Amino acid sequence: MTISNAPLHVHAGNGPWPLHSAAASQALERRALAQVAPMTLMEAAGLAVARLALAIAPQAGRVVVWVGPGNNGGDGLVAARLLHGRGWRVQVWTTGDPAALPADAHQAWQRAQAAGVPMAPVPLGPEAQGPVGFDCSRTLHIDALLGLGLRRAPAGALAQAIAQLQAAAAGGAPVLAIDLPSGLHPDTGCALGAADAPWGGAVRATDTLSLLTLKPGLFTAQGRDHAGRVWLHRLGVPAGPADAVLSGPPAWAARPHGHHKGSHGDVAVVGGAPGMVGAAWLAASAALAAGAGRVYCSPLDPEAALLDPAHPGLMGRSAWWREPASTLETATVVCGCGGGEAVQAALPPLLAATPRLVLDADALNAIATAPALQALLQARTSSEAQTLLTPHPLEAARLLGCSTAEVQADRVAAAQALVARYGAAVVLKGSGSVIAAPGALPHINPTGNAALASAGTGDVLAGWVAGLWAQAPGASAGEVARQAVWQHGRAADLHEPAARGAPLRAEALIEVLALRALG
Ligand SMILES: NC(=O)C1=CN([C@@H]2O[C@H](COP(=O)(O)OP(=O)(O)OC[C@H]3O[C@@H](n4cnc5c(N)ncnc54)[C@H](OP(=O)(O)O)[C@@H]3O)[C@@H](O)[C@H]2O)[C@@H](O)CC1
Ligand SMILES: [K+]
Repeated sequence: MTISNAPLHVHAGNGPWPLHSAAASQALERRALAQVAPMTLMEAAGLAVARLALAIAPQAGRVVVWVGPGNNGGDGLVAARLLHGRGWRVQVWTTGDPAALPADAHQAWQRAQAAGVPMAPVPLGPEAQGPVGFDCSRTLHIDALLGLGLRRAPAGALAQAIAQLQAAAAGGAPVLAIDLPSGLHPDTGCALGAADAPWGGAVRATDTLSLLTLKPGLFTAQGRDHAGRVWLHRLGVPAGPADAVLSGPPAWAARPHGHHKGSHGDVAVVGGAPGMVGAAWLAASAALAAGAGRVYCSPLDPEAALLDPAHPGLMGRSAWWREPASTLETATVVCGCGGGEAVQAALPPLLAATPRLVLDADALNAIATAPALQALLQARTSSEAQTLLTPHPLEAARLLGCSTAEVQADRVAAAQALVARYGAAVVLKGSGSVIAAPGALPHINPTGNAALASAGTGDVLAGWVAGLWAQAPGASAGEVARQAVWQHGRAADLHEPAARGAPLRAEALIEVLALRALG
């Protein structure tokens, strides 16, 4: 059979992309299967896999296909047969009894057997040490162990096969995962393997070909570490309504010639308790780089200087939150940023009066422990005021009254729970930041890398988002957050030393952002 289109390469620069949960993907699969003859979709899936295998490893000529107990394995068996037909040396390892495969997968097994594809149960025990198969790092490995049907931690032959695939990847072999890296939860991006298993007991692929739909788990939590490059083949099946969105690149707004600094809004940063004043100046500096017209920095340390010699364009203000309401009611405000406990005094007037408020770090910690502040935050929903919370997982856990592990176990759900509880938009930071907002689909951000795990980068994000928001006061908190988070991560992706494990210093991050060459 033929399928008309090549898989789509899904990356940070060509979104937005709709994401579908496991339940929605399975419902779509059931509807599609009901409309075509048996094996039609599986043959299409296997062909898409074989074609991508030829594209990503054209010189390999050798492939080991790891086949699990379900239809994911069936896709792999079709690909194995097609590659065998192309003259590749193929070895199929099965992890279960082929007779127990579901109907389509069993037929795929029979067709592979009839075609003379070498197939055998995966070796277990001592002989399974080291990559099983052709002794060559250029051998392609196809992971067809588990897909959407993952239910629990892989054990036994499946766990052994996953370990073999991890060893192959560590040895430099390309690994193409079908639909999902086996062991990765499609919705949460959590590796479901045994707690002591390397990499959470899930396959680490160099490429993943997602079938029919893109699953959220490919892009958040551990997903990005496991999926590698992500490809999508819809198999000719139109997708239904999305459950979430992978953010795409935002457009830069041009600056009209006739504008002056007063046209670009004011930002005030309140933060910087004793010993942490730099955090507030960093956020203020990022707001200025984002293009805000005037930026005030109000350190909570009463001894702090009101001028940062490195940034003479910023204006220091003592206790800015005590300004008249008419001033508070016009600015975009960032509160947190190294605020320590001193931030508690500043929060009530800011929560009561500011129309656009970004709450970060210690401001979130203060709110988590003070019901009166929570009430003020929730009360903002009854006015036009908008709030953006930018927690990392620990801060999110404090706000939700749960553990960090519970937040990370389902990051999208945790971000949505924060929205429901506080009525604010939320950026849940971490790998695959989640942006959730009232009345909007949750978004997962595709940019950024571990170079952002350095001091002050969170302050930069808070300042950057406020700087953008000041210039677009009519934008929703969610819109401006999606834009800012994408750009902040993209700046890190362009930081070449990150590929060698180097962190991106907060000051350097601001300079990259300021150049706006984020593409
Ligand atoms: N049908 C088609 O034509 C098409 C299908 N497609 C493909 O099918 C995939 C979905 O197939 P699937 O639903 O059969 O699920 P799959 O992931 O293969 O595994 C389920 C099996 O694994 C088992 N199992 C689960 N966890 C386990 C564990 N930890 N340890 C041990 N066993 C475990 C589970 O057992 P059970 O939980 O039922 O006891 C069941 O036997 C999808 O990802 C895509 O690749 C698409 O290409 C479109 C065309
Ligand atoms: K798989």
